[in-house]
Amino acid sequence: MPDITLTTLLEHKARGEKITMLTCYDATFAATSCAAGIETLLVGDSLGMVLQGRDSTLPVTIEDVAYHTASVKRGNRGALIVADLPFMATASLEEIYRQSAMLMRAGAHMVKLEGGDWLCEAVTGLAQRGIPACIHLGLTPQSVNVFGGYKVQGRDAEAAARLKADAQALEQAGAAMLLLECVPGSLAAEVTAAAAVPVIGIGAGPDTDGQVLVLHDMLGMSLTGFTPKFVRNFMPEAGSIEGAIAAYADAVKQGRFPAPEHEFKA
Ligand SMILES: Nc1nc(=O)c2c([nH]1)NC[C@@H]1CN(c3ccc(C(=O)N[C@@H](CCC(=O)O)C(=O)O)cc3)CN21
Ligand SMILES: CC(C)C(=O)C(=O)O
Ligand SMILES: [Mg+2]
Repeated sequence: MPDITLTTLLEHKARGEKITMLTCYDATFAATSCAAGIETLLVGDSLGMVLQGRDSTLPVTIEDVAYHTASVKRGNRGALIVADLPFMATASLEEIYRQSAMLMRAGAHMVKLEGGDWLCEAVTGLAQRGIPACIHLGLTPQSVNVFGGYKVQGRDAEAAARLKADAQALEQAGAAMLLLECVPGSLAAEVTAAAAVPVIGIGAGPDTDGQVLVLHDMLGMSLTGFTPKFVRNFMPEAGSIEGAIAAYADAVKQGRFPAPEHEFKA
């Protein structure tokens, strides 16, 4: 078991102590991030974009995520490792179980799935089989072609109500954690207040229980030149990679990141 467990994260939530999460794809960054105070490492399918140079996360395979999860595990020094199920892993319950098992065997402590209340049966089944699940709601990048772009979600009253109902149903089904991406800060605050499980945000304002960013983004590295509004580059003030990651962890813990300019309004 890692030093940071679901129990630690629940204690953080109860105390109002912010949870730090950062994406991670290899052993050296895992060790460096742990030394810099990152509590949860996300082996994100964003690896398709930042490591492989693809224009979406859709081409990423379970073999890709498992390979990077195994690398992160070797460098990990006590963080909780969460790994993304890739595009179409949710094609069936059998696929979800098979691919989740691959990630857990590679060293993940929790798997993350993009979706809504239609994942309730999977979430319950995973928990029964020993696999905690984090559900990614809001802007789910694997659905970029359905959304017609990377757009803020949950802006109108109907979409906000649906997201709140999804969060509640998934928690009821046994979800261990929720992650909200690119939703209005007010909606994220409501979901977080109503949830008993930790809620992590990215582009979801300051009121979630924790924050995540893509590693390359917070180091100021971009393949395309475009950086989403919710990103802050921590390199200029820190001057070193470990310093930048420590500055990010500290800013999250102190509630100094995200700031109002990183937040979307309804
Ligand atoms: N490097 C990287 N960082 C990420 O955060 C990230 C990835 N890659 N790949 C997968 C998804 C894609 N993400 C994105 C990409 C673009 C926007 C974006 O263009 N956001 C607009 C908001 C548009 C609106 O107002 O609806 C912005 O202004 O930031 C957001 C999230 C987040 N994820
Ligand atoms: C941006 C985070 C939440 C993610 O899912 C990823 O890195 O793949
Ligand atoms: Mg992802």
